[in-house]
Amino acid sequence: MSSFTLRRSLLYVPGNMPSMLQNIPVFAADTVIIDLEDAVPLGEKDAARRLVRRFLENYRDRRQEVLVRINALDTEWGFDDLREVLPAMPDGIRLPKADTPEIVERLDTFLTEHEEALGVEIGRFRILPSIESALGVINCIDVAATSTRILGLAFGAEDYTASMEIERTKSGEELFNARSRVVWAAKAAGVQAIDTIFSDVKDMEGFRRETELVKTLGFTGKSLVNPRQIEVVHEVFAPKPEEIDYARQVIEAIQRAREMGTGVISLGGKMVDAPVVKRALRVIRTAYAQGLVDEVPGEEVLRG
Ligand SMILES: CC(=O)SCCNC(=O)CCNC(=O)[C@H](O)C(C)(C)COP(=O)(O)OP(=O)(O)OC[C@H]1O[C@@H](n2cnc3c(N)ncnc32)[C@H](O)[C@@H]1OP(=O)(O)O
Ligand SMILES: O=C([O-])CC(=O)C(=O)O
Ligand SMILES: [Mg+2]
Repeated sequence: MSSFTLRRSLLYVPGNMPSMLQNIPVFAADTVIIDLEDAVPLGEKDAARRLVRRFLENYRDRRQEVLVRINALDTEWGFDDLREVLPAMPDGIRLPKADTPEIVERLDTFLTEHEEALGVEIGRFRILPSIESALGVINCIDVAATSTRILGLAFGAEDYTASMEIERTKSGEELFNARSRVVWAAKAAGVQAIDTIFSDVKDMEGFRRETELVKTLGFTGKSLVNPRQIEVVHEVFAPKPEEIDYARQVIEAIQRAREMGTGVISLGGKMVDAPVVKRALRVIRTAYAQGLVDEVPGEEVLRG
């Protein structure tokens, strides 16, 4: 089962905007992604990375996880971004255009060298690769398994639709197969699945619908462009009281069944067996991580 470090909301903050950076400590996002890539105009790349380094140095006592989205490694800025920001100790790097496992391996090697030079634990800097092209979608299963630093796979629909030469719609039919593959790759590798941004920051209903949709597909978090979107994501990813209640009933029912010497029992006319118990346990663990329940049953409920 994948890790329960909460990453429901991952808010992008442009790395060239001091007024936006200074508000980071007040945002309730689980993760902040300071952007040096597409939010920063070409002429400001050098100034932005210096600004981000200064910001990180002054924000050592952090309220949330902080990642830096560097420029792609095949651009003239990617490695300079890393050299500048790593000494200021971000929690990790969001790697755009992670189209092949080789690109992620290059980053992994570079991070190891810097950890040795900085005298910090190997593996300290995590990686969140962005799957945002046709090639990336094809390779995402291998990308997810590249490095133990990988904390999840993030889907990027803006670049993905550009690479597919299609338009992005609000209903998102054109994204369904790519999203599915990204989620499969993430689940198979036991890492988190993070959905893409929703750019119409005024359309809160559309945003909520999209978040509900991706939750049903298996995503556990979403990249965001506006602080208003944080609360909606947290609401959607919170298990509902009735789901928690039902999950508890399932666990009680299976414990009764085990006492009776069977692995299957009926609850309200529906069969409860091992996969139902697994799902119930996930609901309770998610609720626990979000402070909605006080205790989690142990692994033994999964054993017959
Ligand atoms: C496809 C991609 O790669 S997406 C990733 C890269 N893009 C980004 O990082 C963009 C981040 N988001 C933004 O810049 C903005 O939210 C926009 C352009 C999308 C919308 O801008 P606006 O309509 O002006 O936003 P809005 O009116 O909600 O802003 C309200 C306040 O929140 C601030 N704010 C808005 N978005 C952010 C953000 N992402 N981070 C920090 N502060 C923000 C604004 O500065 C403003 O502050 P103020 O009241 O002190 O002036
Ligand atoms: O991470 C995201 O969703 C934003 C992005 O780069 C994209 O969609 O191309
Ligand atoms: Mg992109």
